[in-house]
Amino acid sequence: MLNRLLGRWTADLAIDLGTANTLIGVAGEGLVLNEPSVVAVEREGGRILSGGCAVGHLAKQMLGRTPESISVVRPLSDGVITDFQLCEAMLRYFLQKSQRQGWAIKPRVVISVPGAITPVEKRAVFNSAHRAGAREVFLLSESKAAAIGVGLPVAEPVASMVCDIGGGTTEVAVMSLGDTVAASSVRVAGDKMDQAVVDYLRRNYSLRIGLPAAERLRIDIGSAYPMADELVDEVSGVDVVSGLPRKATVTSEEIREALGDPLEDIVEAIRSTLDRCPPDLAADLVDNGMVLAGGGSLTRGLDDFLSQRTGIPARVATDALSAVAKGPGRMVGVLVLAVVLACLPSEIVSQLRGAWQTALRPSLQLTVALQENTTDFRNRWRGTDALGEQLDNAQQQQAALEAENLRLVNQMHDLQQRLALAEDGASEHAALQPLVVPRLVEARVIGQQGRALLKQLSIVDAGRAQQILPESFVLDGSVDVLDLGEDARLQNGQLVLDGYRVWGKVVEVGPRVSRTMPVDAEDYRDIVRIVDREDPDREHGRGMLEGAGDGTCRIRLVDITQPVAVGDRVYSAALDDTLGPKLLYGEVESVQREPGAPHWDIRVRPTQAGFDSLLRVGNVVPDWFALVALLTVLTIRKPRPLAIGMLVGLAADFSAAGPLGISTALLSITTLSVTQLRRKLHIEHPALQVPLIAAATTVYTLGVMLLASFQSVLANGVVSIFLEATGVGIYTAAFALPVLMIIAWSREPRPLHSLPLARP
Ligand SMILES: Nc1ncnc2c1ncn2[C@@H]1O[C@H](COP(=O)(O)OP(=O)(O)OP(=O)(O)O)[C@@H](O)[C@H]1O
Repeated sequence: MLNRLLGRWTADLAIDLGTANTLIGVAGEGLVLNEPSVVAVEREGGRILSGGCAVGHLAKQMLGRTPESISVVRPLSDGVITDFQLCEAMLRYFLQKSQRQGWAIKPRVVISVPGAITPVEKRAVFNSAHRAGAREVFLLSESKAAAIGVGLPVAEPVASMVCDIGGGTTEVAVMSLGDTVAASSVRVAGDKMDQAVVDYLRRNYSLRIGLPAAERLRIDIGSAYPMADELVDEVSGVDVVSGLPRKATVTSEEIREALGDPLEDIVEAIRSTLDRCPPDLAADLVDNGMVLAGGGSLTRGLDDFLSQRTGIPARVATDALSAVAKGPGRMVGVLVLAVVLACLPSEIVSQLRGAWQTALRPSLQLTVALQENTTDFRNRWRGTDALGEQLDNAQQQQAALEAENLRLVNQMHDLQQRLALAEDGASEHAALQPLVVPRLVEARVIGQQGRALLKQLSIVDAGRAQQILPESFVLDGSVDVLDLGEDARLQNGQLVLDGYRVWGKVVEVGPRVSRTMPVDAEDYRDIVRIVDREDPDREHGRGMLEGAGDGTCRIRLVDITQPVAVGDRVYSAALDDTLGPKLLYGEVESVQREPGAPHWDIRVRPTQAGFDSLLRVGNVVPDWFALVALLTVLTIRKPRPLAIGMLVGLAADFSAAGPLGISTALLSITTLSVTQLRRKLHIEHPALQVPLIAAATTVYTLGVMLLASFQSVLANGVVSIFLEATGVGIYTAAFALPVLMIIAWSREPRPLHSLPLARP
């Protein structure tokens, strides 16, 4: 219902995010964009040229003609994303370009992906599309999209075969009853053919040419099968020996010879797909043939070549280049499923209905559930033995129970934490109190004799000069010993923090000292929350963090339906946002999944110094709301707008918790006071301005320090107040002084006698 309503202001898009070209189709409108998947960027800084518009056709025009400082990049290679940021920027640009006026809401998109990509690569596509501005993202295999796009009767109980030869990958699939029966995906297609032409010319003509020139030559005269009239073309390059530019005349027979290896790889992919196809369906293919799609299929004589080599008649689809984008376009609205449902027996229909209902749910669940359901019903259809089926069901149930168990464990842990904090009000802040790593005095041993003496008499070479007293402790100098213990009310399990970063935890508390364990130690365990790297309010599941003993950690028990991605932040689950600050463990470094495993295998890089984007204090996050308020305050002089500025600043602080919000509010108050004071006291003499500004800055700085301290007490216990308040104070003083100076000097108060008199 919601989607139907949203549909009035939004659109359903089908995207063929290809290695060479990106195509976008809009449901009900057809193809709206067809551009090369290329971006032109500055080598230093990585900014996209032409104000972010050097993408697609514009960038491709620059290919091979750029100076040293500029590079033209393809964010995808072999069908998968190799540069996430550029891919995201490119997708965002294409989505904006293909949106028509009036779409107020982000679109839903179906994206085709190669059949052989890993779950992590799929996740990358999924996340890039989300970040580029898609409301919901569904993934569909390229071969399935191509089969639907070229109009094959995929829903019927006969075999249909498609071979999609793109720029980076070739996808071969045999489909029947709406699903893939056998498929192969190889990373050999147009790009590998271009490379083969480059290699051929280098080998046989000692001529070095670029990939764009090789592509032109291949398209102009390349062929896969002998032609009635062979072609000839000239190509320019650089002589490998002399290094000088020269030309060579090349024939289509030679290009055919050069394309030999990649074409053989494609034949091999088709053969291996046919091998895995049940005999009855393979027999269908002899009659129905296979359809070639994708730009690579436009190679002259490829249909004849593949027919001869595979024994299956091949024909090139009429819209070979746009078939993949049209496929999901036809999927949008789930027309295909409707057709499938109409053709299938009721047992299968009920299976598909389950899959369809799942498909209505957003995100990765679509892909996972559709795969599971279709595999399941295919097995039944073919009469797979009942024992295997029961095993599958049992495994699914086990996975569901494990997930439920983990959820309950997490919930219990959370509740225990809250209970502990609630019971001991006094220790509420102590639990958050960052512990200070002791500054130990280093003791050196001097010479052989001295060493023996020291050992014998337990003497250290430090004394009163280092403020050592008779009661002082002699500690193991390693970092995992703290000079605080029961005397400081430390408890086992308390986190040791460096600011808001988790360094480790207390594992053994003595009367005056404690032992700690760093997060990467093998025995380290904690329940953690994984949070989207860009949207801190989006949680990507919870799991058990364990130290790996090699400087990293891993997280177990996170369900594979959770959209965890590289770069996501990992926080301790011990505290909720409502109870205090987020305590950071680190960043997700890799996400993998063992075949058939119900959980992700996640690697975490523990946080290090320099991770300051997550620190709260002293870190100025540009908060546009507050910035606008601040600019308003700076450009007006009347008391009422200043008071409004103050309120807006406060609201900004509440909404975004940015230090700029507090600053805006306090600056408004201070400016207001200065303006009023100057009016009342007639302070116009320049000599009086200086003490006034100094006083205002001090008041303002103290105010911010007071607020920061208050926030800090609430969030972080008492130890760090001083540090935080000082940091905030320095920052705000530096910020306020020039602003107040500008205000004081640029705006002279109007003398009282010049104010307009009230009319009687
Ligand atoms: N007329 C033609 N003859 C031969 N090859 C062609 C022709 N036109 C385009 N190509 C090739 O088709 C390839 C691009 O095809 P397509 O747009 O289907 O790929 P893609 O979808 O971007 O790649 P992939 O599906 O592998 O990610 C390029 O390698 C290009 O050289």
